[in-house]
Amino acid sequence: MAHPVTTQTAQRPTPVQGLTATGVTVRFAGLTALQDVSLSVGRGEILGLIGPNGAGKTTLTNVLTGFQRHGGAVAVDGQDVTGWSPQRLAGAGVRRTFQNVRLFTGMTVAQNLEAAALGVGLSRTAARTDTAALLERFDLSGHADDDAAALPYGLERRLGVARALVGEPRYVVLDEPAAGLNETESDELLSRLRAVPEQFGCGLVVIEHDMRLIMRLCDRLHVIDHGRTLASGSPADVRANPAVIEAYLGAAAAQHPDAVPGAGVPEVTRHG
Ligand SMILES: Nc1ncnc2c1ncn2[C@@H]1O[C@H](COP(=O)(O)OP(=O)(O)OP(=O)(O)O)[C@@H](O)[C@H]1O
Repeated sequence: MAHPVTTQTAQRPTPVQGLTATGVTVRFAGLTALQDVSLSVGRGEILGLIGPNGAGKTTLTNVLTGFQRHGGAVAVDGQDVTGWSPQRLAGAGVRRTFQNVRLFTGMTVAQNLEAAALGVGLSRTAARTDTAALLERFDLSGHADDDAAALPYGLERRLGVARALVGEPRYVVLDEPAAGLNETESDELLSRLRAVPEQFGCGLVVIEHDMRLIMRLCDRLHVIDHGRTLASGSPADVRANPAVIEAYLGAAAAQHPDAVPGAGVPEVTRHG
Protein backbone atom coordinates (compact mmCIF):
# COMPACT_ATOMS: atom_id res chain seq x y z
CA MET A 1 0.00 0.00 0.00
CA ALA A 2 1.29 3.36 -0.98
CA HIS A 3 2.10 5.61 1.91
CA PRO A 4 0.57 9.06 1.80
CA VAL A 5 3.17 11.65 0.87
CA THR A 6 3.78 14.02 3.73
CA THR A 7 5.74 17.20 3.32
CA GLN A 8 8.02 17.89 6.24
CA THR A 9 7.76 21.57 6.93
CA ALA A 10 10.24 21.58 9.77
CA GLN A 11 9.61 24.52 12.07
CA ARG A 12 13.22 25.39 12.70
CA PRO A 13 13.70 28.46 14.84
CA THR A 14 15.17 31.38 12.89
CA PRO A 15 18.80 31.75 14.00
CA VAL A 16 19.39 34.86 16.05
CA GLN A 17 21.46 37.14 13.88
CA GLY A 18 24.18 39.27 15.42
CA LEU A 19 27.15 39.02 17.71
CA THR A 20 25.58 38.35 21.09
CA ALA A 21 26.80 38.01 24.65
CA THR A 22 24.39 36.44 27.11
CA GLY A 23 24.80 36.55 30.87
CA VAL A 24 28.56 37.11 30.68
CA THR A 25 30.46 37.02 33.95
CA VAL A 26 34.23 37.39 34.46
CA ARG A 27 36.04 37.16 37.78
CA PHE A 28 39.71 37.94 38.40
CA ALA A 29 40.67 36.42 41.77
CA GLY A 30 38.45 38.35 44.17
CA LEU A 31 37.30 40.97 41.65
CA THR A 32 34.13 40.65 39.59
CA ALA A 33 34.99 42.48 36.35
CA LEU A 34 31.71 41.59 34.59
CA GLN A 35 28.46 40.41 36.16
CA ASP A 36 25.65 39.00 34.02
CA VAL A 37 26.17 41.35 31.05
CA SER A 38 24.13 40.72 27.88
CA LEU A 39 24.32 42.68 24.65
CA SER A 40 24.05 42.22 20.93
CA VAL A 41 25.01 44.02 17.74
CA GLY A 42 23.58 43.26 14.32
CA ARG A 43 25.19 43.41 10.87
CA GLY A 44 24.96 46.97 9.57
CA GLU A 45 24.68 48.39 13.09
CA ILE A 46 27.08 50.43 15.23
CA LEU A 47 26.89 49.78 18.97
CA GLY A 48 28.81 52.03 21.36
CA LEU A 49 30.10 50.46 24.58
CA ILE A 50 30.78 53.14 27.17
CA GLY A 51 31.40 53.51 30.88
CA PRO A 52 33.93 54.87 33.37
CA ASN A 53 37.52 53.65 33.66
CA GLY A 54 37.60 50.14 35.05
CA ALA A 55 33.92 49.50 34.20
CA GLY A 56 34.77 46.30 32.30
CA LYS A 57 34.71 47.46 28.65
CA THR A 58 38.03 45.95 27.62
CA THR A 59 37.23 42.75 29.50
CA LEU A 60 33.97 42.50 27.52
CA THR A 61 35.88 43.13 24.28
CA ASN A 62 38.21 40.30 25.22
CA VAL A 63 35.20 38.05 25.87
CA LEU A 64 33.57 38.89 22.51
CA THR A 65 36.80 38.19 20.60
CA GLY A 66 37.94 35.03 22.36
CA PHE A 67 40.73 36.52 24.51
CA GLN A 68 39.02 36.02 27.88
CA ARG A 69 37.49 32.94 29.55
CA HIS A 70 34.11 33.73 31.00
CA GLY A 71 30.80 32.51 32.33
CA GLY A 72 27.73 32.91 30.11
CA ALA A 73 27.67 32.56 26.34
CA VAL A 74 28.79 34.27 23.14
CA ALA A 75 27.16 33.54 19.78
CA VAL A 76 27.77 34.66 16.20
CA ASP A 77 24.68 34.69 13.99
CA GLY A 78 23.08 31.99 16.10
CA GLN A 79 26.16 29.76 16.42
CA ASP A 80 27.48 29.24 19.93
CA VAL A 81 31.16 30.28 19.87
CA THR A 82 31.74 30.22 23.63
CA GLY A 83 35.31 29.15 24.35
CA TRP A 84 36.54 29.61 20.76
CA SER A 85 40.09 30.88 20.38
CA PRO A 86 40.75 34.38 18.98
CA GLN A 87 42.12 32.79 15.79
CA ARG A 88 39.04 30.62 15.28
CA LEU A 89 36.75 33.59 15.92
CA ALA A 90 38.75 35.75 13.51
CA GLY A 91 38.30 33.03 10.91
CA ALA A 92 34.55 33.15 11.63
CA GLY A 93 34.57 36.88 10.91
CA VAL A 94 34.91 38.41 14.40
CA ARG A 95 37.81 40.86 14.54
CA ARG A 96 39.10 43.55 16.85
CA THR A 97 41.54 46.37 17.33
CA PHE A 98 43.50 47.02 20.51
CA GLN A 99 43.72 50.18 22.63
CA ASN A 100 47.34 50.44 21.56
CA VAL A 101 47.63 49.81 17.83
CA ARG A 102 49.75 46.70 17.36
CA LEU A 103 51.06 47.09 13.82
CA PHE A 104 53.43 44.50 12.41
CA THR A 105 56.81 46.18 12.66
CA GLY A 106 59.36 45.95 9.87
CA MET A 107 56.56 45.96 7.30
CA THR A 108 55.09 48.58 5.03
CA VAL A 109 51.50 49.79 5.29
CA ALA A 110 50.41 47.50 2.44
CA GLN A 111 52.29 44.54 3.90
CA ASN A 112 50.48 45.07 7.23
CA LEU A 113 47.13 44.73 5.48
CA GLU A 114 48.26 41.80 3.37
CA ALA A 115 49.67 39.91 6.35
CA ALA A 116 46.41 40.43 8.25
CA ALA A 117 44.43 39.18 5.25
CA LEU A 118 46.60 36.07 4.94
CA GLY A 119 46.23 35.60 8.70
CA VAL A 120 42.45 35.30 8.40
CA GLY A 121 42.75 32.73 5.64
CA LEU A 122 42.64 34.67 2.37
CA SER A 123 44.69 33.38 -0.56
CA ARG A 124 47.65 35.52 -1.63
CA THR A 125 45.72 36.83 -4.64
CA ALA A 126 42.62 37.64 -2.56
CA ALA A 127 44.83 39.28 0.10
CA ARG A 128 46.38 41.56 -2.54
CA THR A 129 42.97 42.52 -3.93
CA ASP A 130 41.61 43.17 -0.44
CA THR A 131 44.68 45.23 0.47
CA ALA A 132 44.30 47.43 -2.61
CA ALA A 133 40.61 48.03 -1.81
CA LEU A 134 41.33 48.91 1.83
CA LEU A 135 44.19 51.26 0.91
CA GLU A 136 41.77 53.04 -1.39
CA ARG A 137 38.85 53.19 1.04
CA PHE A 138 41.01 54.45 3.90
CA ASP A 139 42.94 56.95 1.77
CA LEU A 140 46.16 55.11 2.46
CA SER A 141 47.20 54.39 -1.14
CA GLY A 142 49.77 57.19 -1.05
CA HIS A 143 51.36 55.54 1.99
CA ALA A 144 51.25 51.92 0.75
CA ASP A 145 55.04 51.56 0.67
CA ASP A 146 55.76 53.60 3.81
CA ASP A 147 57.26 51.87 6.81
CA ALA A 148 54.22 51.32 9.08
CA ALA A 149 56.30 52.00 12.19
CA ALA A 150 57.14 55.50 10.91
CA LEU A 151 53.55 56.61 10.25
CA PRO A 152 52.20 59.71 11.99
CA TYR A 153 49.92 58.78 14.90
CA GLY A 154 46.60 59.56 13.16
CA LEU A 155 47.49 57.42 10.14
CA GLU A 156 48.73 54.64 12.39
CA ARG A 157 45.31 54.47 14.04
CA ARG A 158 43.59 54.64 10.66
CA LEU A 159 45.68 51.68 9.47
CA GLY A 160 44.77 49.83 12.67
CA VAL A 161 41.07 50.13 11.82
CA ALA A 162 41.63 49.22 8.16
CA ARG A 163 43.55 46.13 9.21
CA ALA A 164 40.61 44.90 11.30
CA LEU A 165 38.44 45.04 8.17
CA VAL A 166 40.43 42.61 5.98
CA GLY A 167 38.58 39.65 4.53
CA GLU A 168 35.03 40.95 4.92
CA PRO A 169 34.51 40.50 8.66
CA ARG A 170 31.02 40.01 10.07
CA TYR A 171 31.66 41.91 13.31
CA VAL A 172 34.48 44.20 14.39
CA VAL A 173 35.18 45.43 17.91
CA LEU A 174 37.15 48.68 17.99
CA ASP A 175 38.82 49.41 21.33
CA GLU A 176 39.20 53.19 21.66
CA PRO A 177 39.83 53.96 17.97
CA ALA A 178 39.94 57.73 18.66
CA ALA A 179 42.32 57.58 21.64
CA GLY A 180 44.82 60.40 21.38
CA LEU A 181 43.33 61.89 18.20
CA ASN A 182 42.69 65.61 18.00
CA GLU A 183 39.23 66.96 17.18
CA THR A 184 39.84 67.15 13.43
CA GLU A 185 41.25 63.62 13.30
CA SER A 186 38.36 62.34 15.44
CA ASP A 187 35.79 63.93 13.09
CA GLU A 188 37.58 62.42 10.12
CA LEU A 189 37.51 58.99 11.80
CA LEU A 190 33.80 59.47 12.54
CA SER A 191 32.89 59.89 8.88
CA ARG A 192 35.05 56.92 7.91
CA LEU A 193 33.52 54.64 10.57
CA ARG A 194 29.98 55.80 9.79
CA ALA A 195 30.38 54.39 6.27
CA VAL A 196 31.83 51.03 7.39
CA PRO A 197 28.62 49.01 8.04
CA GLU A 198 27.26 49.80 4.60
CA GLN A 199 30.58 49.48 2.77
CA PHE A 200 31.59 46.24 4.46
CA GLY A 201 28.22 44.78 5.52
CA CYS A 202 29.47 44.22 9.06
CA GLY A 203 28.44 45.26 12.57
CA LEU A 204 30.68 47.44 14.75
CA VAL A 205 31.12 47.59 18.51
CA VAL A 206 32.97 50.78 19.41
CA ILE A 207 34.48 51.36 22.85
CA GLU A 208 35.28 55.00 23.27
CA HIS A 209 35.58 57.77 25.84
CA ASP A 210 35.27 60.47 23.15
CA MET A 211 31.60 61.38 23.60
CA ARG A 212 31.60 63.81 20.67
CA LEU A 213 32.40 60.84 18.47
CA ILE A 214 30.28 58.20 20.18
CA MET A 215 27.05 60.21 20.34
CA ARG A 216 27.25 61.02 16.63
CA LEU A 217 28.49 57.65 15.45
CA CYS A 218 26.40 55.02 17.19
CA ASP A 219 22.92 53.66 16.49
CA ARG A 220 22.70 52.33 20.05
CA LEU A 221 24.72 52.62 23.24
CA HIS A 222 25.34 50.07 25.99
CA VAL A 223 26.62 51.51 29.26
CA ILE A 224 28.42 49.46 31.88
CA ASP A 225 29.60 50.49 35.33
CA HIS A 226 31.32 48.32 37.92
CA GLY A 227 30.93 45.36 35.56
CA ARG A 228 27.14 45.61 35.28
CA THR A 229 24.83 46.98 32.62
CA LEU A 230 23.73 50.44 33.68
CA ALA A 231 21.66 51.39 30.63
CA SER A 232 21.19 50.69 26.95
CA GLY A 233 19.29 52.48 24.21
CA SER A 234 19.59 55.27 21.68
CA PRO A 235 22.29 57.90 22.24
CA ALA A 236 19.55 60.44 23.10
CA ASP A 237 17.96 58.12 25.68
CA VAL A 238 21.28 57.22 27.25
CA ARG A 239 22.39 60.85 27.42
CA ALA A 240 19.20 61.70 29.32
CA ASN A 241 19.43 58.72 31.70
CA PRO A 242 19.97 60.00 35.26
CA ALA A 243 21.99 56.93 36.31
CA VAL A 244 24.36 57.40 33.35
CA ILE A 245 24.72 61.12 34.07
CA GLU A 246 25.48 60.33 37.70
CA ALA A 247 27.98 57.54 37.02
CA TYR A 248 29.70 58.75 33.89
CA LEU A 249 28.63 61.68 31.79
CA GLY A 250 28.04 64.44 34.31
CA ALA A 251 25.11 66.85 33.96
CA ALA A 252 26.80 69.43 31.71
CA ALA A 253 28.04 66.83 29.28
CA ALA A 254 24.63 65.16 29.08
CA GLN A 255 23.13 68.45 27.87
CA HIS A 256 26.07 69.39 25.64
CA PRO A 257 28.00 66.36 24.43
CA ASP A 258 30.71 68.64 23.05
CA ALA A 259 31.38 69.72 26.63
CA VAL A 260 32.23 66.23 27.93
CA PRO A 261 35.18 66.67 30.25
CA GLY A 262 38.14 65.08 28.54
CA ALA A 263 36.32 64.52 25.22
CA GLY A 264 38.85 63.05 22.82
CA VAL A 265 41.10 62.11 25.73
CA PRO A 266 41.04 58.51 26.97
CA GLU A 267 41.13 59.35 30.67
CA VAL A 268 37.55 60.01 31.81
CA THR A 269 37.02 59.36 35.48
CA ARG A 270 33.89 58.64 37.45
CA HIS A 271 31.64 61.49 38.40
CA GLY A 272 30.31 61.70 41.89
N1 LIG B 1 43.93 40.51 33.93
C1 LIG B 1 43.36 41.12 34.96
N2 LIG B 1 43.59 40.71 36.23
C2 LIG B 1 43.00 41.31 37.28
N3 LIG B 1 42.14 42.33 37.18
C3 LIG B 1 41.87 42.79 35.94
C4 LIG B 1 42.46 42.20 34.78
N4 LIG B 1 41.98 42.87 33.68
C5 LIG B 1 41.14 43.81 34.14
N5 LIG B 1 41.07 43.77 35.49
C6 LIG B 1 40.22 44.61 36.34
O1 LIG B 1 38.89 44.41 35.86
C7 LIG B 1 38.17 45.64 35.93
C8 LIG B 1 37.67 46.01 34.55
O2 LIG B 1 38.79 46.38 33.75
P1 LIG B 1 38.67 46.79 32.22
O3 LIG B 1 40.06 47.02 31.72
O4 LIG B 1 37.84 45.79 31.50
O5 LIG B 1 37.88 48.17 32.33
P2 LIG B 1 37.65 49.27 31.21
O6 LIG B 1 36.23 49.69 31.31
O7 LIG B 1 38.13 48.77 29.89
O8 LIG B 1 38.60 50.45 31.70
P3 LIG B 1 39.35 51.60 30.85
O9 LIG B 1 38.29 52.53 30.36
O10 LIG B 1 40.23 52.22 31.85
O11 LIG B 1 40.12 50.91 29.74
C9 LIG B 1 39.13 46.68 36.51
O12 LIG B 1 38.90 46.76 37.90
C10 LIG B 1 40.49 46.09 36.21
O13 LIG B 1 41.45 46.52 37.15
